[in-house]
Amino acid sequence: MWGVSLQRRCLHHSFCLMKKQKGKTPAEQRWLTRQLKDPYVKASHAQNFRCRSAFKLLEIDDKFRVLQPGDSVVDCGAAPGAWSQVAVQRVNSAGTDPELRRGTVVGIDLLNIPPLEGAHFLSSHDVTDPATHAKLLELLPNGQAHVILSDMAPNASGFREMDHEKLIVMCLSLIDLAERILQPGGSLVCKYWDGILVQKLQGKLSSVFGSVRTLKPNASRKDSSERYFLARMYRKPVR
Ligand SMILES: C[S@@+](CC[C@H](N)C(=O)[O-])C[C@H]1O[C@@H](n2cnc3c(N)ncnc32)[C@H](O)[C@@H]1O
Repeated sequence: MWGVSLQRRCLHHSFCLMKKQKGKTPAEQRWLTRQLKDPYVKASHAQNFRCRSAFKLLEIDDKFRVLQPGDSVVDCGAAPGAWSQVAVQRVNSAGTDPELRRGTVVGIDLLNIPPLEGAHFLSSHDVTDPATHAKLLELLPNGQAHVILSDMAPNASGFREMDHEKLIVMCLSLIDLAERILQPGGSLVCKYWDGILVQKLQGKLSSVFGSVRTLKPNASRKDSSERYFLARMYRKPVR
Protein backbone atom coordinates (compact mmCIF):
# COMPACT_ATOMS: atom_id res chain seq x y z
CA MET A 1 0.00 0.00 0.00
CA TRP A 2 2.80 2.36 1.03
CA GLY A 3 4.63 1.41 -2.17
CA VAL A 4 1.60 2.28 -4.34
CA SER A 5 1.02 5.68 -2.71
CA LEU A 6 4.72 6.47 -2.98
CA GLN A 7 4.62 5.44 -6.66
CA ARG A 8 1.62 7.78 -7.22
CA ARG A 9 3.42 10.62 -5.47
CA CYS A 10 6.54 10.01 -7.54
CA LEU A 11 4.49 9.98 -10.75
CA HIS A 12 2.79 13.22 -9.69
CA HIS A 13 6.19 14.71 -8.78
CA SER A 14 7.68 13.66 -12.16
CA PHE A 15 4.67 15.13 -13.98
CA CYS A 16 5.04 18.47 -12.15
CA LEU A 17 8.75 18.44 -12.83
CA MET A 18 8.20 17.80 -16.55
CA LYS A 19 5.69 20.69 -16.65
CA LYS A 20 8.09 23.03 -14.85
CA GLN A 21 10.98 22.00 -17.10
CA LYS A 22 9.14 22.74 -20.38
CA GLY A 23 10.86 25.51 -22.32
CA LYS A 24 13.93 25.58 -20.03
CA THR A 25 17.54 25.39 -21.22
CA PRO A 26 19.48 22.22 -20.17
CA ALA A 27 21.34 24.24 -17.49
CA GLU A 28 18.06 25.59 -16.11
CA GLN A 29 16.60 22.05 -16.15
CA ARG A 30 19.58 20.70 -14.19
CA TRP A 31 19.22 23.51 -11.63
CA LEU A 32 15.48 22.90 -11.29
CA THR A 33 15.92 19.13 -10.90
CA ARG A 34 18.55 19.68 -8.21
CA GLN A 35 16.35 22.19 -6.38
CA LEU A 36 13.36 19.86 -6.41
CA LYS A 37 15.40 16.97 -4.98
CA ASP A 38 17.22 19.04 -2.37
CA PRO A 39 16.13 18.20 1.20
CA TYR A 40 17.16 21.67 2.44
CA VAL A 41 14.93 23.34 -0.19
CA LYS A 42 12.02 21.16 0.97
CA ALA A 43 12.78 21.92 4.63
CA SER A 44 13.00 25.65 3.93
CA HIS A 45 9.50 25.57 2.42
CA ALA A 46 8.18 23.52 5.33
CA GLN A 47 9.71 25.89 7.92
CA ASN A 48 8.90 29.11 6.05
CA PHE A 49 12.47 30.16 5.47
CA ARG A 50 13.05 32.38 2.48
CA CYS A 51 15.78 30.10 1.13
CA ARG A 52 17.84 27.01 1.95
CA SER A 53 20.83 29.05 3.16
CA ALA A 54 18.99 29.44 6.51
CA PHE A 55 20.17 25.94 7.36
CA LYS A 56 23.85 26.88 7.00
CA LEU A 57 23.52 29.57 9.66
CA LEU A 58 21.31 27.39 11.87
CA GLU A 59 23.96 24.68 11.74
CA ILE A 60 26.79 27.10 12.52
CA ASP A 61 24.85 28.69 15.36
CA ASP A 62 23.66 25.39 16.85
CA LYS A 63 27.28 24.30 17.06
CA PHE A 64 29.04 27.53 18.05
CA ARG A 65 26.31 29.69 19.69
CA VAL A 66 27.30 32.84 17.82
CA LEU A 67 23.91 34.56 18.20
CA GLN A 68 22.83 35.32 21.75
CA PRO A 69 19.54 36.78 23.04
CA GLY A 70 19.79 40.58 23.10
CA ASP A 71 22.60 40.73 20.50
CA SER A 72 22.83 43.34 17.76
CA VAL A 73 23.52 41.70 14.41
CA VAL A 74 24.43 43.09 11.00
CA ASP A 75 23.57 40.74 8.12
CA CYS A 76 25.61 41.65 5.02
CA GLY A 77 24.22 40.47 1.68
CA ALA A 78 20.91 39.72 3.35
CA ALA A 79 18.50 39.24 0.41
CA PRO A 80 16.13 37.46 0.27
CA GLY A 81 16.38 37.40 4.09
CA ALA A 82 16.74 33.81 5.34
CA TRP A 83 19.81 34.52 7.52
CA SER A 84 18.00 37.54 8.97
CA GLN A 85 15.04 35.26 9.78
CA VAL A 86 17.39 32.99 11.73
CA ALA A 87 19.06 35.96 13.43
CA VAL A 88 15.69 37.47 14.48
CA GLN A 89 14.70 34.11 16.01
CA ARG A 90 17.96 33.70 17.88
CA VAL A 91 18.52 37.21 19.27
CA ASN A 92 14.96 37.60 20.55
CA SER A 93 14.28 35.11 23.29
CA ALA A 94 11.03 34.58 25.13
CA GLY A 95 12.85 34.85 28.46
CA THR A 96 11.52 36.35 31.67
CA ASP A 97 12.80 39.85 30.95
CA PRO A 98 11.92 40.58 27.30
CA GLU A 99 13.40 44.09 27.42
CA LEU A 100 16.83 42.71 28.22
CA ARG A 101 16.56 40.00 25.59
CA ARG A 102 15.34 41.97 22.60
CA GLY A 103 18.01 41.99 19.96
CA THR A 104 18.56 44.08 16.85
CA VAL A 105 18.97 42.78 13.31
CA VAL A 106 19.99 45.06 10.44
CA GLY A 107 20.24 43.52 6.97
CA ILE A 108 21.96 45.14 3.98
CA ASP A 109 21.82 44.22 0.31
CA LEU A 110 22.28 45.72 -3.14
CA LEU A 111 18.91 44.12 -3.93
CA ASN A 112 15.51 44.68 -2.41
CA ILE A 113 14.94 42.68 0.78
CA PRO A 114 11.25 42.00 1.49
CA PRO A 115 10.24 43.30 4.95
CA LEU A 116 10.61 41.01 7.97
CA GLU A 117 9.18 41.65 11.41
CA GLY A 118 11.98 42.23 13.90
CA ALA A 119 14.56 43.28 11.28
CA HIS A 120 15.51 46.61 9.77
CA PHE A 121 16.63 46.38 6.15
CA LEU A 122 18.86 48.66 4.11
CA SER A 123 17.86 47.58 0.60
CA SER A 124 19.79 48.99 -2.39
CA HIS A 125 22.81 49.59 -0.15
CA ASP A 126 26.40 48.50 -0.75
CA VAL A 127 28.11 46.96 2.30
CA THR A 128 31.46 48.30 1.11
CA ASP A 129 30.21 51.91 0.91
CA PRO A 130 31.22 54.19 3.86
CA ALA A 131 27.78 55.88 3.54
CA THR A 132 26.22 52.51 4.50
CA HIS A 133 28.56 52.28 7.50
CA ALA A 134 27.36 55.71 8.64
CA LYS A 135 23.70 54.56 8.44
CA LEU A 136 24.55 51.44 10.44
CA LEU A 137 26.06 53.57 13.20
CA GLU A 138 22.68 55.31 13.52
CA LEU A 139 20.60 52.12 13.48
CA LEU A 140 22.59 50.01 15.95
CA PRO A 141 22.12 50.56 19.69
CA ASN A 142 25.18 52.59 20.79
CA GLY A 143 26.44 52.23 17.21
CA GLN A 144 27.79 48.78 18.09
CA ALA A 145 27.18 45.24 16.83
CA HIS A 146 27.95 41.99 18.65
CA VAL A 147 27.98 39.98 15.41
CA ILE A 148 28.60 40.66 11.73
CA LEU A 149 27.25 38.00 9.37
CA SER A 150 28.16 37.91 5.72
CA ASP A 151 26.76 35.54 3.14
CA MET A 152 27.56 38.13 0.46
CA ALA A 153 28.49 36.90 -2.97
CA PRO A 154 29.16 38.73 -6.22
CA ASN A 155 27.31 37.68 -9.36
CA ALA A 156 29.33 34.67 -10.51
CA SER A 157 31.07 35.29 -13.84
CA GLY A 158 31.90 31.60 -14.28
CA PHE A 159 35.63 32.38 -14.08
CA ARG A 160 36.48 30.70 -10.80
CA GLU A 161 39.65 32.64 -9.94
CA MET A 162 38.08 35.99 -10.75
CA ASP A 163 34.97 35.26 -8.67
CA HIS A 164 37.15 34.02 -5.81
CA GLU A 165 39.19 37.25 -5.87
CA LYS A 166 36.08 39.46 -5.96
CA LEU A 167 34.58 37.71 -2.94
CA ILE A 168 37.86 37.91 -1.00
CA VAL A 169 37.97 41.70 -1.62
CA MET A 170 34.40 41.92 -0.30
CA CYS A 171 35.37 39.87 2.78
CA LEU A 172 38.38 42.13 3.39
CA SER A 173 36.06 45.14 3.38
CA LEU A 174 34.27 43.53 6.35
CA ILE A 175 37.41 44.13 8.40
CA ASP A 176 36.96 47.89 7.82
CA LEU A 177 33.30 47.55 8.73
CA ALA A 178 34.25 45.67 11.91
CA GLU A 179 36.57 48.50 12.89
CA ARG A 180 33.64 50.92 12.74
CA ILE A 181 30.86 48.91 14.34
CA LEU A 182 31.98 45.62 15.91
CA GLN A 183 32.35 45.72 19.65
CA PRO A 184 35.44 44.23 21.31
CA GLY A 185 34.86 40.50 21.87
CA GLY A 186 32.44 40.39 18.90
CA SER A 187 32.19 37.75 16.15
CA LEU A 188 32.19 37.63 12.38
CA VAL A 189 30.85 34.86 10.14
CA CYS A 190 31.77 35.33 6.49
CA LYS A 191 31.40 33.28 3.36
CA TYR A 192 34.25 32.91 0.90
CA TRP A 193 35.01 30.78 -2.13
CA ASP A 194 38.13 28.71 -1.73
CA GLY A 195 41.21 29.76 -3.72
CA ILE A 196 44.69 31.22 -3.61
CA LEU A 197 43.84 34.36 -1.60
CA VAL A 198 42.24 32.56 1.33
CA GLN A 199 45.42 32.60 3.41
CA LYS A 200 45.67 36.36 2.98
CA LEU A 201 42.11 36.79 4.27
CA GLN A 202 42.72 34.35 7.13
CA GLY A 203 45.90 36.24 8.10
CA LYS A 204 44.08 39.59 8.16
CA LEU A 205 41.27 38.12 10.25
CA SER A 206 43.73 36.51 12.66
CA SER A 207 45.41 39.89 13.20
CA VAL A 208 42.22 41.32 14.73
CA PHE A 209 40.33 38.25 16.03
CA GLY A 210 41.45 35.93 18.82
CA SER A 211 40.29 32.81 16.96
CA VAL A 212 39.51 32.04 13.33
CA ARG A 213 38.16 28.72 12.13
CA THR A 214 37.04 27.38 8.78
CA LEU A 215 33.58 25.84 8.47
CA LYS A 216 31.81 23.84 5.79
CA PRO A 217 28.23 23.29 7.00
CA ASN A 218 26.43 20.16 5.76
CA ALA A 219 23.87 22.42 4.09
CA SER A 220 26.65 23.89 1.92
CA ARG A 221 26.71 21.85 -1.29
CA LYS A 222 29.58 19.36 -1.38
CA ASP A 223 30.55 20.31 -4.95
CA SER A 224 30.79 24.02 -4.12
CA SER A 225 34.00 25.81 -3.15
CA GLU A 226 31.96 27.73 -0.58
CA ARG A 227 33.38 27.87 2.94
CA TYR A 228 32.83 30.11 5.97
CA PHE A 229 35.21 31.73 8.41
CA LEU A 230 34.02 32.04 11.97
CA ALA A 231 36.16 34.70 13.62
CA ARG A 232 35.66 35.37 17.33
CA MET A 233 36.97 37.59 20.11
CA TYR A 234 37.43 40.79 18.14
CA ARG A 235 40.22 43.12 19.22
CA LYS A 236 39.82 46.68 17.98
CA PRO A 237 43.12 47.85 16.51
CA VAL A 238 44.69 50.80 18.33
CA ARG A 239 45.25 53.70 15.91
C1 LIG B 1 23.79 34.22 -1.39
S1 LIG B 1 22.90 35.72 -1.34
C2 LIG B 1 22.57 35.88 0.37
C3 LIG B 1 21.48 35.01 0.88
C4 LIG B 1 21.06 35.41 2.29
N1 LIG B 1 22.11 35.10 3.24
C5 LIG B 1 19.81 34.73 2.75
O1 LIG B 1 19.91 33.83 3.58
O2 LIG B 1 18.72 35.08 2.30
C6 LIG B 1 24.19 36.88 -1.60
C7 LIG B 1 23.70 38.33 -1.59
O3 LIG B 1 24.85 39.20 -1.51
C8 LIG B 1 24.43 40.43 -2.08
N2 LIG B 1 25.60 41.32 -2.31
C9 LIG B 1 26.64 41.11 -3.14
N3 LIG B 1 27.49 42.15 -3.07
C10 LIG B 1 26.98 43.02 -2.16
C11 LIG B 1 27.40 44.29 -1.66
N4 LIG B 1 28.55 44.86 -2.06
N5 LIG B 1 26.62 44.92 -0.75
C12 LIG B 1 25.46 44.35 -0.34
N6 LIG B 1 25.01 43.15 -0.77
C13 LIG B 1 25.77 42.49 -1.67
C14 LIG B 1 23.74 39.98 -3.35
O4 LIG B 1 22.92 41.01 -3.86
C15 LIG B 1 22.97 38.75 -2.85
O5 LIG B 1 21.64 39.08 -2.54
